[in-house]
Amino acid sequence: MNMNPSSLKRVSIILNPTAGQGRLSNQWNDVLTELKKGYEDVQVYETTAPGEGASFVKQLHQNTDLIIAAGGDGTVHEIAHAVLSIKDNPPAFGILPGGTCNDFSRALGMNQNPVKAAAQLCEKKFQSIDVGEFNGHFFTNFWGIGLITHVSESIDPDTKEKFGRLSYYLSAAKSFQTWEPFEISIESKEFQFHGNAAMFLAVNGPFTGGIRPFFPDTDIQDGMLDCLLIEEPSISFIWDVLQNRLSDTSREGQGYHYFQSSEIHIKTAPQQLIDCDGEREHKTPAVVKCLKERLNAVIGDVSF
Ligand SMILES: Nc1ncnc2c1ncn2[C@@H]1O[C@H](COP(=O)(O)OP(=O)(O)OP(=O)(O)O)[C@@H](O)[C@H]1O
Repeated sequence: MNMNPSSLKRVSIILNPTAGQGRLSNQWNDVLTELKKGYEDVQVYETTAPGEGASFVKQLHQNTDLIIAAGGDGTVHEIAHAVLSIKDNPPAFGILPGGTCNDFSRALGMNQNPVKAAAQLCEKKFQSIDVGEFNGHFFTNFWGIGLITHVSESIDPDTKEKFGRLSYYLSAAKSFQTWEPFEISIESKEFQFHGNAAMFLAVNGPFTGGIRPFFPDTDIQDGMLDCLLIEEPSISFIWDVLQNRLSDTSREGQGYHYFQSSEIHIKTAPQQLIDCDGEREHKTPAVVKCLKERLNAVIGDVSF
């Protein structure tokens, strides 16, 4: 989408002050000073509870040109979902990273230093990017069932506070020892499968838990989700991941399958809890789709 950057004057920042143990608060004055160099009118709305960010978007979207989600991946999911739900003339979307992993801000090339990210937002580089959708709900970064939900559910808040991103890997190691298979049916133009699995992931952005090796080749403008089905988590799978092998050249390995698709129909037995950008509210079955270039976002220029 082409947007005239000079027409962008009114900015609304929706700030989750609790994200990343208040990481953004320490540098907030500098962040605002930086943003005011690029935008005439900068308003800040602080949330006091989950869900309030989405309410702010509903109230203010007609009077703002750009909505910035300031916080971690949960905040980004909530605000992006609310912006994507606006049918007529939605404002543009941007991110000030303030959480632990900030996966989608990395996908957009945003600097992880919030003051430098504010400077990037002032450069007003826009791109229409893909988002995911399932059963009428939007997601920006990933959709998953199986092992991934156990990993995020069993992260201990104290460990997360002390070790940050490392807590995801500690939890993953624990979940790898206790996983349970479920029956899955996958139907798509590119790939079909019926059998037992440990995990299914469909991603838009390349980062999961702050690291890239699962999906090194994803593109947030190709109209495709990158999908990984793990039948059984094996040492050889982990080895392939660590060596960045899940790329164009190696799409099948021992116990896993990798494919790209724009629409995937998924049924499971028993029903599985869905983890979508870290939110866990819905269950299978689901039709997961990629909506090509659906969100007008400010992007940065950092390659991770
Ligand atoms: N003022 C608030 N108090 C408590 N929770 C809030 C508040 N504002 C927003 N939330 C909710 O907090 C949840 C977590 O936010 P977020 O993911 O941004 O932070 P985080 O968990 O610290 O970061 P990360 O996910 O990167 O570790 C979101 O689902 C959001 O809706």
